[in-house]
Amino acid sequence: MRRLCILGSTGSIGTQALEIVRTKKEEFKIIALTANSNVELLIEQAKEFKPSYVVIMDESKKNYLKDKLANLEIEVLTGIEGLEYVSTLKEVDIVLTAVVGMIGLRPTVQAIRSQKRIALANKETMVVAGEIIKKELKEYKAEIIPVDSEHNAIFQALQGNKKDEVARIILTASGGPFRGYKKEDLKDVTPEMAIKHPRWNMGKKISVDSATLMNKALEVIEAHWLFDLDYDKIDVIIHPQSIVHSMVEYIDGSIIAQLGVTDMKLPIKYALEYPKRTDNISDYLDLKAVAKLTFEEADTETFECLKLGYLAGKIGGSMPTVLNAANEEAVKLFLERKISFLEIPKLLQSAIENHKVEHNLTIEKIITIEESTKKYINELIK
Ligand SMILES: NC(=O)C1=CN([C@@H]2O[C@H](COP(=O)(O)OP(=O)(O)OC[C@H]3O[C@@H](n4cnc5c(N)ncnc54)[C@H](OP(=O)(O)O)[C@@H]3O)[C@@H](O)[C@H]2O)C=CC1
Ligand SMILES: CC(=O)[C@@H](O)[C@H](O)COP(=O)(O)O
Ligand SMILES: [Mn+2]
Repeated sequence: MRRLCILGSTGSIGTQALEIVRTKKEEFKIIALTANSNVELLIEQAKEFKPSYVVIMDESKKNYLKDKLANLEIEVLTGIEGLEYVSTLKEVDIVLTAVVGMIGLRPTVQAIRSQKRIALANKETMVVAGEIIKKELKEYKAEIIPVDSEHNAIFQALQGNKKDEVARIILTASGGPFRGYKKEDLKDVTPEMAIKHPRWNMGKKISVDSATLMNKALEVIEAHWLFDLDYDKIDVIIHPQSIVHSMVEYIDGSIIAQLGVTDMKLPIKYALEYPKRTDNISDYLDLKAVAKLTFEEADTETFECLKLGYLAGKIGGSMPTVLNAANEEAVKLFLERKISFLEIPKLLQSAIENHKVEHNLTIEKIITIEESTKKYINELIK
């Protein structure tokens, strides 16, 4: 029996993880569930899965949540301290980090220090604090199994092979809803258009990131830290079908890829069950129906975020934190219709240019840089 804490159980990844648990009751037990403000769904999940703890970030909903769960033995917590607390519980084996944004940083670090397995969906944490996370993993002998579909694919393609025989990894990108568009076509695109991903059904923030190619930029930095590879060994290729989830090229010229249907339950389940494989609960891939797998170069002149990702990653230190924080704020402003789609890369570029890189980061320093970057972005749009 594997005992789970799901950070962000009400989101796209969180609800899919619970679908897995629902069909594999003999294999998993839910210990803790968390949400930001979707209290109704959290109540429903708590009634079904009977965790020992629930966390609602929004303090104002605590009493309502407590009332609704009064006849169940469930402790109700709030805030970032609540997230940290449930990530360290001795009765938890695996923490699935499925919150969106760098709010996942502190609970992830706490989970590592408590030697949990981290099933990592929350890529922003790896982007802003990759170096610290790597050190902590080593010191506390904890492990990360990637959930992000590309990194999960690479993790699988690395199994049984030697790391020093890897020539490069190739991250696939769908190209998002605006693949083929030029800058002129992007001038008036709306949030509704941007969140309509052609292949995956995901939360709003990551969907906008896919549309700008910032998702791939974050994934390049995530891969750098997860697989300990220089940026010149991390390539991106556009693959509109999203069937090849990513590839590893070895020094002998062999490429090992992982393929599958576009269903996040596959990588989530793999990360929760690793190293075991159990029966599929999704569709099987019908290659005859897919018929064609195509690949093309990414258009980084139009979608500049991808270039900014490599730039920030190579500069290192605090620069990926700045890029990520600026992006979180810019995406929020775009979804609120306060800026246009094309302003997103401009704001990120400006945040990078304005920042003096710092090294020897701490968690506190990263959070301070996040706050000052978000403030800077808001001053720019005044
Ligand atoms: N969706 C996908 O297919 C994939 C997602 N990922 C990554 O997984 C993570 C989650 O993505 P996704 O599931 O799409 O996101 P969603 O927006 O669907 O869900 C986010 C979850 O986090 C909670 N949350 C949001 N903000 C906060 C906050 N400030 N404090 C605490 N909890 C918060 C939400 O609660 P509430 O519901 O109450 O708002 C919800 O439970 C992201 O980092 C994303 O990049 C990676 C690969 C694929
Ligand atoms: C499912 C997943 O892992 C997402 O990160 C997905 O890859 C996004 O699609 P893009 O390839 O369009 O960024
Ligand atoms: Mn991905």
